[in-house]
Amino acid sequence: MAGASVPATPLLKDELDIVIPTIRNLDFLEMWRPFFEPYHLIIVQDGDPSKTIKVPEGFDYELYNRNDINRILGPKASCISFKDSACRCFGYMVSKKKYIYTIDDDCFVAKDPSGKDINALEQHIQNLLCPSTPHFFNTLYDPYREGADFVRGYPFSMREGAHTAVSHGLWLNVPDYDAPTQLVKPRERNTRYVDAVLTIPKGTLFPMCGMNLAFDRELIGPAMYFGLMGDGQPIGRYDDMWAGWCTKVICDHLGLGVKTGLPYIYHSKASNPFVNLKKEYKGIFWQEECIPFFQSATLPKDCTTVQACYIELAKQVKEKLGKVDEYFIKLADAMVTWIEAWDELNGTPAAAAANGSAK
Ligand SMILES: O=c1ccn([C@@H]2O[C@H](COP(=O)(O)OP(=O)(O)O[C@H]3O[C@@H](CO)[C@H](O)[C@H]3O)[C@@H](O)[C@H]2O)c(=O)[nH]1
Ligand SMILES: [Mn+2]
Repeated sequence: MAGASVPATPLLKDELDIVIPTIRNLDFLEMWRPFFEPYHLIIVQDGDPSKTIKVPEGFDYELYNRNDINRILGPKASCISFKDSACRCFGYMVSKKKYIYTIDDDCFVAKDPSGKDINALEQHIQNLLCPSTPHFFNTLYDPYREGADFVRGYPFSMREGAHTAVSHGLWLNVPDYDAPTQLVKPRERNTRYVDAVLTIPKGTLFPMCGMNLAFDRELIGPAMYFGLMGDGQPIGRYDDMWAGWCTKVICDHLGLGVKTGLPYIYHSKASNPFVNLKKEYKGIFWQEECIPFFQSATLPKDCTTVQACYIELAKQVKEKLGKVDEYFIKLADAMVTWIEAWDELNGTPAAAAANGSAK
């Protein structure tokens, strides 16, 4: 493909929102301007709401701070984390677009091996608009990519593939390591550019990082709850992981695809490993219980919507993980609150009917 260029009419310009959680500043947008300026931004300002976050000139955006979240959600705001990047999921809820791209404010434009700037958003859009192959692995990776195809032995009956719900991008420079690994390898940097997009096979979980992530909000949005993290919670930095495990179980159940690989961004900032260890500490033990739970989770056939799947999953979290720690009982309740808030804001018919306002 010729070098990444800014497409004449940016793909999905009016169908995609860019969600950015920030507790710092948005100077990084200058580097993304050629790729991001045509799109609408949803900025979720974490931390002190009295602080003014300056948005660089020329961007079309809406900004929400904690006061806005409390005003809009009322008591249901309790499900949105404070002082953790998990707050970004509020942006998914208030968006009205079909697609979401979320990126951290310390992620910059990376260069591909030829030295060209990578338009990460364009690659994510391509990933989302092309089918996935979760039901049969293609050994030449993405068969829908220019210059590739399905290999011999790939069943023709399966070549239509599945709708892609999630596109999980990666990072050059500072990799998304957990605190113990960061402590042991403080200077390790990822310099390996792997030119591949893979579909994560059905039945396989993965560690979803929220730093460089895109998804089809209409297909899987309600499952992208980033949990109860940060202030007042016993755990942090498992926001995206929790969302990824719930999302993958629901995608597998609904026959949707999840891709990982290209595009890369350049992650510039390593957060403090000692602070991270405190946030992650309980998660390091709890994930040994959570993974078998998600691996064995099954959803009834009559769960045909993301909301129904998610409510069922919340029930199972309460029943099975509530025994591990009471945090999971709180989390299961917050998962239900999230769906109620999502349906209230997005006028999902069930909510409309519930309020007697169905026409
Ligand atoms: O209290 C907070 C802390 C941070 N943010 C915003 O969230 C993202 C990520 O912050 P940061 O770059 O400091 O975090 P990392 O350790 O590099 O990455 C973790 O964050 C998640 C991925 O997004 C995941 O847990 C880890 O990969 C920045 O935009 C901060 O401004 C916040 O809103 N509130
Ligand atoms: Mn970071």
